[in-house]
Amino acid sequence: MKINCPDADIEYIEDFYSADEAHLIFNALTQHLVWRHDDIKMFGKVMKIPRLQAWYGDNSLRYRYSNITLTAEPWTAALLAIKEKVSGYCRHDFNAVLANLYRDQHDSVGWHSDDEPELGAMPTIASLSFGAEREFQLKHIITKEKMSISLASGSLLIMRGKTQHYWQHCLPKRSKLIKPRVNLSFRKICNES
Ligand SMILES: O=C(O)CCC(=O)C(=O)O
Ligand SMILES: [Fe+2]
Repeated sequence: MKINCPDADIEYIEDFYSADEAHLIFNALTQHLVWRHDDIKMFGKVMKIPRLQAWYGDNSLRYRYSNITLTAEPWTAALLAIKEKVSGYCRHDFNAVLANLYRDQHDSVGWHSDDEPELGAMPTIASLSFGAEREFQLKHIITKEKMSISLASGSLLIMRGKTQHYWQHCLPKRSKLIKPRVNLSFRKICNES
């Protein structure tokens, strides 16, 4: 379904994968991806990113994110199969995926837009969720309007068009216990750097 959100093009498919499929994929991804725990520099201080990450894609694509550069690991069979299903639905080609593992309620991602130059002007970002349900928040950068979507296991969230121009998003920390969640966001990197 389309999310009714001004200056944005957001679609949410709750049951892109069945609960059983999502459970199997969650186990495969947590066990087999090459998870890394990088540092970021924030306000002059070096800190651990509050989640684990992995970066996969076509021939060693590099991706700059905050002050770190990730070099893509070669596609696994599981990720390629997911990419094909997502590409087919979105009618869009992706050449890389950023994986996030939120170990519990303390892990998060802060407010940002997926607006790195290598994503191009109007990127299509296809974001899948596996494992625990987490709240995804959106904030309009001019009007400050807020939206939130609870991302179910097996769901697909697609952000297109001008969404990244006008909206930031985040996945906040929570106080109550939350089990692990894996997020895959498929992207198309335009200019190799
Ligand atoms: O985990 C999510 O749903 C969001 C992740 C995200 O926004 C990102 O990696 O850019
Ligand atoms: Fe993002």
